[in-house]
Amino acid sequence: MKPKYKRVLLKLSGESLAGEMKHGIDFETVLKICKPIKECVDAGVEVGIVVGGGNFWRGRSSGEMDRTRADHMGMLATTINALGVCDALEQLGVNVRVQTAIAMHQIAEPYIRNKAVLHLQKGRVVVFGCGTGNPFFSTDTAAALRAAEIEADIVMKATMVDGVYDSDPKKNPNAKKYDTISFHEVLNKDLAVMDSTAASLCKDNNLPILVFSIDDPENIYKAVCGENIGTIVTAND
Ligand SMILES: Nc1ncnc2c1ncn2[C@@H]1O[C@H](COP(=O)(O)OP(=O)(O)OP(=O)(O)O)[C@@H](O)[C@H]1O
Ligand SMILES: O=c1ccn([C@@H]2O[C@H](COP(=O)(O)O)[C@@H](O)[C@H]2O)c(=O)[nH]1
Repeated sequence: MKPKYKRVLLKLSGESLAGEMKHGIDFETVLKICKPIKECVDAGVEVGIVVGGGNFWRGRSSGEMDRTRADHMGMLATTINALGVCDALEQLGVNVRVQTAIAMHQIAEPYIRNKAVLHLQKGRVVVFGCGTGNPFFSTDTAAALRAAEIEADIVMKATMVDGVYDSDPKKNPNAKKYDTISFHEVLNKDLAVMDSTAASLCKDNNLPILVFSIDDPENIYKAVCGENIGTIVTAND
């Protein structure tokens, strides 16, 4: 199988890093997820990664807390995950840089777009931590934003569900899966597989999103090769 895309932005669900534990990081699982990422790099694909934080903390589920502070905690959670993914990739022999949207110089590089692009061109994976660096956003939006900035060909959302459904498949066992769908329809039908800010950003910048399951990590390589998995969301109505 040959890669279809030259440069991709992979959004990894935070939850996927927890494996069976459902919380925190299961490093064996992270290694399994990173193996196909190495295959992509070895095949010449430039890979940027945004990692979620749902395995540790989600600002919007923080109840009584001040939302901005809760979101700061969420962004720190994404950075823990970014470091975990970085470590696993390095153990597999991949060159990696972590860049964070909120400066933490002792731990990672600050996010600098041109530097990120240079890393990618040199065959290094760039893992973007801290989401967008702003509260009230999500890592899906960060993925859309970074993808637009680095001029990625596609956002690949590797998540806990195998595509976009006409209603939440966790709540409705009769939900039907789409093979393709437009951002317009995702937004109009309020399909919560990604937040509306992320969907709008991708729509306005003509950036497709492929939503697929991370249950089988090999899906990452299949997705990069343009295999028919998951749901592709495009700007075309
Ligand atoms: N119409 C829909 N189609 C598919 N999934 C949906 C839909 N509506 C809601 N969902 C839910 O969206 C979830 C995936 O999006 P979510 O943003 O929660 O995950 P993520 O971004 O991958 O995770 P994390 O926050 O850990 O990074 C699925 O678990 C699914 O239950
Ligand atoms: O740009 C961003 C990205 C994320 N956050 C906070 O982090 C958590 C975890 O991200 P998920 O996308 O939910 O996995 C999120 O709930 C926010 O609290 C943020 O504030 N800004």
